[in-house]
Amino acid sequence: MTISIWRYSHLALAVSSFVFILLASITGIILAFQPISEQIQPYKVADLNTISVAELVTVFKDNYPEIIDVKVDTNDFVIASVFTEEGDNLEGYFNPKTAEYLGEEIEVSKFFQWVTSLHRSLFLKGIGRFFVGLCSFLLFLIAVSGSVLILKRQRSLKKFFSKIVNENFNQYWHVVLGRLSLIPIIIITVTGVYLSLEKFDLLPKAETSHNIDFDSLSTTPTQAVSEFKLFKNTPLSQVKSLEFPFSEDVEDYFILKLKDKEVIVNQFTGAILSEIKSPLVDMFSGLSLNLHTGKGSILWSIILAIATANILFFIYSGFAMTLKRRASKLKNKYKKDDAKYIILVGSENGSTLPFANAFHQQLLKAGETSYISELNNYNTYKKAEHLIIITATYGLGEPPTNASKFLERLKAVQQEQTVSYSVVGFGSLAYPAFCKFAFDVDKAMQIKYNQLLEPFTINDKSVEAFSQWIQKWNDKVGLKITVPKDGLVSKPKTNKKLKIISKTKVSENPDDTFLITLKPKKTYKFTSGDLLAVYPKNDYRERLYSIGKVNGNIQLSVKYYENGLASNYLNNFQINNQLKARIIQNSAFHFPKKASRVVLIANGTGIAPFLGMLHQNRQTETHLYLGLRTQESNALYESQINALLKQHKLTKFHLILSQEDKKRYVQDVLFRDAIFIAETLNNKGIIMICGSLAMQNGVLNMLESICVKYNNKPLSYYQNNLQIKTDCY
Ligand SMILES: Cc1cc2nc3c(=O)[nH]c(=O)nc-3n(C[C@H](O)[C@H](O)[C@H](O)COP(=O)(O)O)c2cc1C
Repeated sequence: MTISIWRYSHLALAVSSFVFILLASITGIILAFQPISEQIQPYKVADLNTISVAELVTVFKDNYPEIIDVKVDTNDFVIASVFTEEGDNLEGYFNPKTAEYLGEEIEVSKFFQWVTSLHRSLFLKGIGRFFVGLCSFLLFLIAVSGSVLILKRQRSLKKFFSKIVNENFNQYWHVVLGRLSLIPIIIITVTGVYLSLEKFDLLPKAETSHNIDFDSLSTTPTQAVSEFKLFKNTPLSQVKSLEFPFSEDVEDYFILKLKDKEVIVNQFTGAILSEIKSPLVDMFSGLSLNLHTGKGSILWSIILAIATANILFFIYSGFAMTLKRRASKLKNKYKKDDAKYIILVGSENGSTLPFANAFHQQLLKAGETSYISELNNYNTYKKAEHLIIITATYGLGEPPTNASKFLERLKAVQQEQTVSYSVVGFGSLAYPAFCKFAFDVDKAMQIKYNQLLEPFTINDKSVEAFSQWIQKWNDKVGLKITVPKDGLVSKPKTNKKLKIISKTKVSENPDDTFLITLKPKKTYKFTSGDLLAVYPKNDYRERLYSIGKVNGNIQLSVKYYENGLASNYLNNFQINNQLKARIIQNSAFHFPKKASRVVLIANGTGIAPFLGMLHQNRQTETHLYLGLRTQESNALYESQINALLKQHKLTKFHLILSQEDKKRYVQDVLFRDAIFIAETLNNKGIIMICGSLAMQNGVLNMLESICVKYNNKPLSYYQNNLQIKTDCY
């Protein structure tokens, strides 16, 4: 079953019952405070586990000539009805140890009575009760369908409670709070349904009546009540009520109601005259009432109040997400067969649609014929020249729901004319399969159509990256499309405060590169290979730097450009200044926890994450190939690298200089060490590449030929095994 069926069910249930659920939740939160208000009264004076029925009866008999009954309520307050020596009837709370009268029984306030009535029946009596019961059941189904959605999102039962990436406030908290309140909500709803069934007499009735042999009743051997075995062995915590004999006639007896049974006891001998187990239905009724209302436990009442308040948040965040998904409707001016540009979108939660739509609108504005649709609607387009596929990735590299059939349709539907295509992947580096579906689409498209541009990836809805892609695309097709930022931009989430603790001078390095070290103000969770996002103008313009974690600090290597927005921004900081930025987890580019050997390949500033990884390295055999321009370029890193070699955190270092004597590039040295590289991959070692895209391409080509020549396998074999990790720009 697809995720959308569950999502539509979840939504349909929520829409159909939301008014009732809203009312029931608000009143439920208020009612959770009723048991709390009772529990804080000072009538619980002793631990009922430590007092026996015999002790209670003895002390009451010593103090009062006549006792009608004694009850223990859900708050563990002892309530009794007695007559005093003066003939006055005393009813209310008593101290079970001393039989001292403590006060009158609390009456539920008019306000709570009113709210209870609204909660139970909406003041509509039977019909209201029916609707409330039905909504309780619907809420149960909403909780179940919600759990299935979380399961689908997390991919397995084992991961049900594992970490959620916080990409969007409503979505994140909907899932996180949903998981936390799942069990209380299931309990609230199941007990709510049970109580409704009970009110409508729909539960099986267990008829119970005692069968006492009155003829054989005897007053001997007489025992003092304090010596009755049952009374001595039963603590008050087990008792619901004890009715005293009406008179001293042997046919009158004690009726002791316990949590699980009712016992008739001879008032003279203590003999058990009859015993009936409480029917399960009654036990469940009591349990349901306590669990549903929180009676008797302040902690459970608070949990119920919080879980019910969460329901209000689910209503809000659920509708907000739905509105967002639906906000960006795809509208067309031209028919599919009349357009030159076809934009196909894959989106699960709707955030990719505004990007695709903005691009579509700008094409129309530029006088071009453009058609936009979902990937699943892929079809023939008679006049199409360019297909633009803009798609998110979900799960472990899977398509969003509206793109799930695309790859199948692509096989079946063939464009008759020649078309070119470009793929833009929207994804998040926080997931290991970054933009994987976009790459899969590109691969499948390559077989049939002409690739105009390499697949372009966009992390975390970066408007800046999208603009860069449009620029590249413009250059290829000869257009001048620009996309207005408003509507696409959300405020940068610069939630990490960092203090600049050291910075080298640009002028001291022949390549205008500087090292900057930032100390986190608090203990933030990050590691080498993660990304630091800085916002030089505090707007949509975002620059990402690969982080090296060195002694708990962030070390970046930055190339300075005279007109470079971010490099100027970082270079202008003084020691002790504070920088606000964002840390993006980049789990696909972390140093392997376990590997037979690691080969790190970098050029220029791409060394930064590797320096951090080497500092963090415990005992993995690690080889570093670093491409720089001149020997002097290495002065920036030399002392750290020497220290790492000395500490055996780095096994071997290869410095490759492109501007000196042999003028070599990294791939040239990889060619020299081909057997070593092939062996590394063959033995399940890992190769990590960081630096310029040009270097990456050169290195990947070299690796491809090494793999084929020495290992008889294509590079893709090792890429699929996740043995090649790249982070290039
Ligand atoms: C449950 C979930 C799973 C995701 N899985 C991946 C993934 O495997 N790879 C990836 O690059 N992005 C992944 N993402 C990130 C989305 O692709 C990214 O946020 C995208 O911009 C969402 O676009 P949409 O709102 O149009 O669906 C995932 C997001 C969520 C919420």
